[in-house]
Amino acid sequence: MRVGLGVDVHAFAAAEDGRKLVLGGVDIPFDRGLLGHSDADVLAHAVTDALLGAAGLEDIGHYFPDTDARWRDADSIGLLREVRRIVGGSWEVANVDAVVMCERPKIRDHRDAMRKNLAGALEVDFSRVSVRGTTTERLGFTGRGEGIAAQAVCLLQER
Ligand SMILES: Nc1ccn([C@@H]2O[C@H](COP(=O)(O)O)[C@@H](O)[C@H]2O)c(=O)n1
Ligand SMILES: C[C@@]1(CO)OP(=O)(O)OP(=O)(O)OC[C@H]1O
Repeated sequence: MRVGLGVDVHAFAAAEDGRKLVLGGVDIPFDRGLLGHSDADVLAHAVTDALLGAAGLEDIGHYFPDTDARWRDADSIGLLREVRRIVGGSWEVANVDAVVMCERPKIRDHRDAMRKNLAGALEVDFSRVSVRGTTTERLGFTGRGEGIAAQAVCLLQER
């Protein structure tokens, strides 16, 4: 068995930038999206780095550099699916647990849709993926509504 940890942070764009807010592959109705070269799906990125860490591979920026136009506005669930392929079939995802930190939006309204998207990319049953939201009690950059942070752990077991 091997465990990996992924952490990611993205800043909110200005409302007039018209960026969509995408978390765990879910388009969330919200007044602002996150800044990024890709779709800035901070949750998918944390899960991707947790999977890569568990597998002892390079990080997300190695496989999908933000200097490469191919990844502009990329669907990060698609990138996670690609990383699952890179990790290979000798490793099975035992479980993933992820936390999204923001005051708003409420994650619990969307968590099952996020779990479904993440589990699909990871080729595991929905029950193996957990997602939760928490505020930081208005403290720090997440508390001020400047951005969203996500952390994830991934456990891999040999088939
Ligand atoms: N972005 C968020 C923040 C919180 N939640 C839900 O609210 C509960 C209480 O959060 P606290 O930070 O006040 O402890 C939390 O357990 C979540 O159920 C959320 O969904 N999305
Ligand atoms: C997937 C990538 C591709 O540019 O997305 P970004 O939106 O740049 O997000 P970040 O989490 O800063 O780095 C990961 C990148 O590899």
